[in-house]
Amino acid sequence: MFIPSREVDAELDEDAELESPRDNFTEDSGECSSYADHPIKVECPSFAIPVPPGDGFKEINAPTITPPLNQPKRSKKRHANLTLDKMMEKFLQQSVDTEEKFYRYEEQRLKIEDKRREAEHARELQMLQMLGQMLAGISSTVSQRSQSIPASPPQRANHRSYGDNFNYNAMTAALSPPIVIERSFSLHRTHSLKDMENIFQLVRNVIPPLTGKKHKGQDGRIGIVGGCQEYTGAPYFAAITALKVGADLSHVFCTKDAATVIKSYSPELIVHPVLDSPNAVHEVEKWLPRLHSVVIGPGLGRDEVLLENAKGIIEKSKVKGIPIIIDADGLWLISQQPSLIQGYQRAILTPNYMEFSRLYEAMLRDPVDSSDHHGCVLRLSQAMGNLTIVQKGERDLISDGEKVLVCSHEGSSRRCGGQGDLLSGSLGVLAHWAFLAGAEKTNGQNPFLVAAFGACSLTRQSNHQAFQKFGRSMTASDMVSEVGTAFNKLFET
Ligand SMILES: NC(=O)C1=CN([C@@H]2O[C@H](COP(=O)(O)OP(=O)(O)OC[C@H]3O[C@@H](n4cnc5c(N)ncnc54)[C@H](OP(=O)(O)O)[C@@H]3O)[C@@H](O)[C@H]2O)[C@@H](O)CC1
Ligand SMILES: Nc1ncnc2c1ncn2[C@@H]1O[C@H](COP(=O)(O)OP(=O)(O)OP(=O)(O)O)[C@@H](O)[C@H]1O
Repeated sequence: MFIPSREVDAELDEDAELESPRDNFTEDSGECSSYADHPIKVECPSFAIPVPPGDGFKEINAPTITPPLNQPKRSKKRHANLTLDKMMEKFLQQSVDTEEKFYRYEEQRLKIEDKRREAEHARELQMLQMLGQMLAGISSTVSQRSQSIPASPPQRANHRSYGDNFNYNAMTAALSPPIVIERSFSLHRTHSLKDMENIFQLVRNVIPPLTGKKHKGQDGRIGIVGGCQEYTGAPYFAAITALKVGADLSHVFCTKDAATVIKSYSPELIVHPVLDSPNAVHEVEKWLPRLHSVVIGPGLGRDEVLLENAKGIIEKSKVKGIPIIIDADGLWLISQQPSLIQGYQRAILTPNYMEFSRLYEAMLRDPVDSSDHHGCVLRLSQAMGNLTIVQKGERDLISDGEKVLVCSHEGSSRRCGGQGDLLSGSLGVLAHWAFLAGAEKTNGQNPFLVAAFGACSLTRQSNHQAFQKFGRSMTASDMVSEVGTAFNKLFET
């Protein structure tokens, strides 16, 4: 698929590290980035190149001939011409020789350079194969362990655990292999179209194929926790978007009075009126083994009881190792109690600017530095224990505390409410797919970063398409109608 450069913009900030052109070549999916990334090195040959006739004439070492004194003028002139011709000829010959020498030298240099590149490429391939074998070995060890080891809560504060390529619903998070992938992203400060296309390709890699062999539910069962008397639209937007992206089933866990309203928007949604019931956590927990990811917060509101129930659901989901997306009022809860999610690397937080500022101040005890957005998102992710943060805005900044990925895919200038709900719903699905696919399919990159980039691009593309049709009257529902075609345009080509 060809995506015009003005439409897509992605970069990874390597935390002030300057990468050499060699890094670019070796780490970025084995492909060279743009020519502009590789300045041409000018090397001089070790011998002198003669200067053309004129200034450098004397340096040619031509024989000096003294003409006899009594010769007629005419013949003297002819003789002088003859000498000059010979000297010219000699000079030209020398020139040709030197030029040939120069090209021979250059040819040799290029051959050596080619060999060096080939060797480097071969090394890379070998390393990739080894990595593939390691991952295959790990997942087979894990499946063997799953039959014998009982479940226990996750302990992985210092480990990257997104590389698990297995059915995490059938197992607990504790069984995940502690895969440590350093410098997982290798895209560059200066980013070429190829880099951007690479990220889109990684998103495509994690999308499960549509086949006749699957049963309902296999492509995703997503839970949305939110929806109260005031806010019924937000959980609906998130849940319906999850379905439109490709999840098979979408559950909404909301308050009793929101349930009928949400249900009436769409017969496709499964709605549980449990969130304000006395045993809300237990009611949701019953469903957790059947859910692939949960989105906590759209339309949750700030009622103390509901926030307390959301807290209980987060804790239960963590124990089961389920990817958790936290948005809207879920982020309010986290800014009050960051330890609730801190260090759980299967969580993705999706703050808008306001929510980001609240979280940042709660965690870093400093106001956001508006001159360093990249640094802020990186620091917040680190402070939260390297979970994935998506700071939404004119450009979405995505970080796992190691890298910052920027999505500035073209959207529109229309900022109606509900767009963030589309993002969190789509992220619910993509996070599940990317996590299931594992680091193998994401080329060793953090699957949650890849999922977040996919969801941001998709939301912005849906916004763009809807705005083309409706302009200022565009609403979140119009965006929902565009999700399918936007998805096809970005990922199904
Ligand atoms: N149809 C529905 O049911 C919908 C329901 N929704 C649900 O509503 C609930 C509350 O969500 P929320 O975003 O309004 O609450 P919160 O974060 O307290 O913001 C409060 C104030 O912060 C500011 N502000 C906000 N964004 C900003 C920004 N980017 N940059 C700068 N400032 C920004 C702004 O302040 P103001 O401009 O008014 O001064 C705003 O008024 C939540 O559950 C959500 O899911 C929505 O999903 C929409 C569709
Ligand atoms: N200025 C902007 N230009 C382009 N896209 C934007 C801009 N601001 C936000 N977006 C996009 O809109 C989507 C939602 O972001 P937004 O900041 O509206 O979230 P939110 O406030 O949480 O939404 P909600 O109304 O659902 O609560 C994101 O995908 C983001 O990329």
